[in-house]
Parts: sequence; C-alpha cells; structure tokens
Amino acid sequence: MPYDNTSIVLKNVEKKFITNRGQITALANINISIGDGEFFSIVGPSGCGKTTLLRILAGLDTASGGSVDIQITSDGRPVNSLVFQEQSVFPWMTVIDNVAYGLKLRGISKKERYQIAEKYIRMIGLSKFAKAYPHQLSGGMKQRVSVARAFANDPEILLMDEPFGALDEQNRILLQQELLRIWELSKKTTVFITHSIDEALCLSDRILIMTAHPGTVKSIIDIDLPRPRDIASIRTTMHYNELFRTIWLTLREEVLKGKKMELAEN
Ligand SMILES: Nc1ncnc2c1ncn2[C@@H]1O[C@H](COP(=O)(O)OP(=O)(O)OP(=O)(O)O)[C@@H](O)[C@H]1O
Repeated sequence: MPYDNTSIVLKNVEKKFITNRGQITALANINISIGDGEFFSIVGPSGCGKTTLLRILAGLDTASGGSVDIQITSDGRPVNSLVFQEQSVFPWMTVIDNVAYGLKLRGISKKERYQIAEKYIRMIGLSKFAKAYPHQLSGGMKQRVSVARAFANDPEILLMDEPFGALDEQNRILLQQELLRIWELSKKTTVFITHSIDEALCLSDRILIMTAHPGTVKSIIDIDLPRPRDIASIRTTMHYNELFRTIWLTLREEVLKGKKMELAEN
C-alpha cells in the first residue's frame, strides 16, 4: 500500500442485529486497513452492510465483534464528518449557519466560522443562497450544503454515504469534480459508499467490493488511474474501461446472489 500511516484498521469486524425474525449477521470477518489520506470506496449489493460499516466507523453503532482502530487528532478537530444520502440540513438554520454549525460547536468565533463557511459555500456554488433557508433550496442544493458542512468541519476522516445519490447527473459530475479537487488539496482520508462503479472509479484509490449478505470483503481493487483526475477525460481511457469491466464482473456475481437470497426469503 502506498501510504506511510494507516488511518483506520478493522480486524475481524462483525455485526449482528436482533430482529423480530431472529438474529441476522450483517457484517462478518471484515479486515481492512485504510491509509492516511486515502480515498477508499465501498460498493456492494443492496443490503450487504455498507451503511452499517460506515455507522460503525462514525461511532454511531458498535461492532458485535472484532476491533476498530481509528487515528485520533491531537488538535481538537473532529475525527470524522458524516454525509448521508438523505439530506441532513437543519431546516430552521440558514445555509451559512448550517455549514458553520460544527465550527460553532467547537467554539470558533462567529466572524471566523462565517469566513470558513463562506469559502466552502463558494466552492459548492451557493454564495447567493448563503442567507436562504433549506425550504428555499432544491434537493440537490441541500445535498451540496451537507457536503460543504462536512468539509468546513475540517475532520480527519470524511465518511460519505452516497452523498451524490439524490443529485441530477450534471450536478453530480460537478460535485464529484469538486470533491476530487478539495480532496487533492486536503488529502483527507475518505470512505465513500456508492452504488455507481463509475463514481467509485473516478474518485478512488482503492475500491472494496463487498459480498451479498452477510457483508464480507469480496475483493479490494487498486485504482491506478493517474491523478489529478479529470472525470470527463478519465472515462475515455482504455484502463478505465478495463477496471470497470473487472469490477462489474466481480460485483455482478454478488448482486445475482443477493437477488436469489431475496427471492428465497419471500
Ligand atoms: N438497525 C437494524 N436492525 C436490524 N437490521 C438492520 C439494522 N440496520 C441494518 N440492518 C440489516 O443489516 C443489513 C445491512 O444493511 P445496510 O443498510 O448496512 O446495507 P447497505 O449495503 O447499506 O444497503 P443499501 O445499499 O440498500 O443502502 C440488512 O440486512 C439490513 O436489513
């Protein structure tokens, strides 16, 4: 691995849930090391445990077994920032107050937090809406506000659960390119869930492909496409197409397995 330090180390992570249909194993035997500054994506069939894994990394849930080690910051910055697919903006706050929210919790003065928030609002192209309330924004715009808030927090680790899932294609490409640019500048360790092979390929250093239920590591693929990346150009390369094919063939088996299991359950 090309990283000097690891940021996240998962050993034999397991997650079981008790449901009214009995105990289910959502995750089993997860062993992964994510490098400091790495862009690491996770793809897998629906229900394979991607969100569960991210929630464990975020500390919103605990593993039933195994160990989760995450590098801690010493300078009081938050360890992680989480961006969900569903928009997680506060409806009673303006755009700028939403973006500056994490900074306020850290006791940063209003002047400074507004300066930082304005920088990220500019980056996501919403300067004209800084004083607007979420109900005045489209779904995609609200999604961009959550992304800006995550960056403004300046966390050690960015955890993103399909952050662009609700966007139309044009805004999605713009934000992917923006995320690439900000990531290349900041080199934040990023764990990114997506259903899109293309999105994972354009953004990542490595892609974890998970098995269908229970979620385990099927394969981890190095994405050795050159950086800095331009999304439009990278898609036209032969290597992109080869990687796409490899990932799809690996994932396809699991998607079909997942569908068979679903049919058997019903
Ligand atoms: N709180 C919970 N209680 C019981 N079962 C749960 C809970 N959270 C998740 N599960 C189950 O764990 C499994 C993994 O769910 P998870 O949401 O992590 O999958 P996913 O890969 O993110 O799915 P998708 O791609 O559809 O978003 C599923 O079978 C789900 O039903």
